[in-house]
Amino acid sequence: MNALELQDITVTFRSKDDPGQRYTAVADTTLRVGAGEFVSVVGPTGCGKSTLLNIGAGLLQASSGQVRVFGEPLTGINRRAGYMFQAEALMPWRSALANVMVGLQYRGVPEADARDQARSWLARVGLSGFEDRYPHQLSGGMRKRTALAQVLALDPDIILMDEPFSALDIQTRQLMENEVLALWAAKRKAVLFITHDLDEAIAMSDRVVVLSAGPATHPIGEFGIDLPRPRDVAEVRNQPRFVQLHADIWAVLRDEVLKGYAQQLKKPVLSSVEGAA
Ligand SMILES: Nc1ncnc2c1ncn2[C@@H]1O[C@H](COP(=O)(O)OP(=O)(O)OP(=O)(O)O)[C@@H](O)[C@H]1O
Repeated sequence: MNALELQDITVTFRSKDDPGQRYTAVADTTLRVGAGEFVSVVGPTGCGKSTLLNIGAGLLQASSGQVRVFGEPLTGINRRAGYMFQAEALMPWRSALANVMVGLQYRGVPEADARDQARSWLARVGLSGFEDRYPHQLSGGMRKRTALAQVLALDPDIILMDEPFSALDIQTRQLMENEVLALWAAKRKAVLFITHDLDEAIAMSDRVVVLSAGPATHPIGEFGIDLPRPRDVAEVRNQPRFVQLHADIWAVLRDEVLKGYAQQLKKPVLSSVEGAA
């Protein structure tokens, strides 16, 4: 069973000021994430990775194509998914505990229960004792842990992650990646993970999908990652099979990365954009 299925998705943005000016970011893309599967999407900068994630989240409507969530057509927001974005999503005026509680309260969980669950999720991401700290009193890694607890507390069936650790230093990043893998192994949710870091994609995933450079981005390669689990993201990089997979995927990705840079320079600037056409 597919947890998330994006079928024949095309996304065209148009300018508000000049509706004739259009940019097709994604074209005819089909992408599936099985229940319990960890899938990463890699591609050159600006190719359309976040656009695809936003489609899966129901935050953006495709110009054409279909999204299915556990077999059902998606209309509106994907309520079976939790999201973790690159940008900080914590509320600065709420403590770590209150930040983790907020989604639960919104769902109608009674205050005392929400507090207990939030406390236990903070403990699971290594933040016992930091419940009362405000985001500005936490390190970047701790804020990411809090955001992770916030997502996991809602127990989503699908987790959508858009370069969640790209702002972290390499050691903290690897710690967080290992923590995500351990939590994922325990619960086996479907994960769609967006990254431009091929090492991270291989180390974490069951499958890596490579996107072409834009415009009209589409998948150009798909690689099953047959490295044994559990994995330590730092150590797995030394395995010969990792090195082989990296070489195979990079052979497909390299030209797209170069095209992606060239495209970024040429692309028309759509200053005020209405959204998908
Ligand atoms: N609302 C929008 N209006 C106009 N163009 C957009 C909009 N959102 C995205 N784009 C364009 O669509 C393309 C894909 O953007 P997207 O953010 O999905 O790429 P990405 O692969 O996630 O980028 P990065 O690697 O830099 O995070 C880009 O060229 C971007 O400029």
